[in-house]
Amino acid sequence: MVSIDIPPHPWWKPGLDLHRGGDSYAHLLSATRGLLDAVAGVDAPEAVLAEVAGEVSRIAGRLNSYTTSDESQIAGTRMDLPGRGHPLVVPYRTTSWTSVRMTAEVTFTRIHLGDGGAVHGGVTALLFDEVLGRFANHGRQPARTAFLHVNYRRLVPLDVDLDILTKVDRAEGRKLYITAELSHDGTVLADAEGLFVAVSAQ
Ligand SMILES: CCCCCCCC/C=C\CCCCCCCC(=O)SCCNC(=O)CCNC(=O)[C@H](O)C(C)(C)COP(=O)(O)OP(=O)(O)OC[C@H]1O[C@@H](n2cnc3c(N)ncnc32)[C@H](O)[C@@H]1OP(=O)(O)O
Repeated sequence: MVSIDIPPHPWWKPGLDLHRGGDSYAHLLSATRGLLDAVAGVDAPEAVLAEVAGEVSRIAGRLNSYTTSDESQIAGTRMDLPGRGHPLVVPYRTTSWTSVRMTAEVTFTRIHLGDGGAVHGGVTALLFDEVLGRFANHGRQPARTAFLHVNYRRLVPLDVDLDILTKVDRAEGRKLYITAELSHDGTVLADAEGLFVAVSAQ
């Protein structure tokens, strides 16, 4: 992954170590995403499913004994990893960042499949809220999504590298309007406009 100097998020604790968990957390995240893809695509005998369910429950129980506060969790703060290192966030990879323009790449996988071989529309909206929301916050005052308008222009494929372009459109007082496009080989598959309203720091 390209190393990019991303400005801090306003809700991070000062001095937060953004590499907590090191390579081991990166491997755990990658293995977890692999597990989700495997579950999403599985059709196995019940005995196999029962055995695997037991193993997964045992592993979850082991991690649960280390559950921490949301301010101290690793997930969401590993900017060096796809999707900020959060297992639920679509694993986009930031490729460039200025205060008004951000580019990223994303490859959807089996867990993101809706039907008809295409990505679920809610997952596309999740991706847009994430990239717009992140861009609305890092290096700025904290802000929340007031609205998110998504245009679904083409089916979004799995297992293909796609491009994301995010831009600040305009600022009006506390309101920041941000747009984004998801494209493949120059063809726009979906685009979005979001309004983000700055809020007081908590
Ligand atoms: C160690 C840490 C570990 C944690 C990991 C952290 C890692 C961090 C890294 C990266 C983070 C990136 C993550 C992405 C996050 C994505 C962002 C989200 O999903 S946020 C959640 C979804 N959104 C909500 O839940 C908002 C709920 N709504 C509200 O809170 C309020 O409604 C809010 C703040 C949006 C506005 O409320 P008001 O009271 O502050 O302001 P009012 O006066 O209502 O509006 C201000 C202006 O905005 C307009 N406005 C508000 N809502 C509007 C709307 N829906 N449509 C049009 N205009 C609207 C109004 O008309 C007004 O405009 P006029 O100033 O008069 O010109």
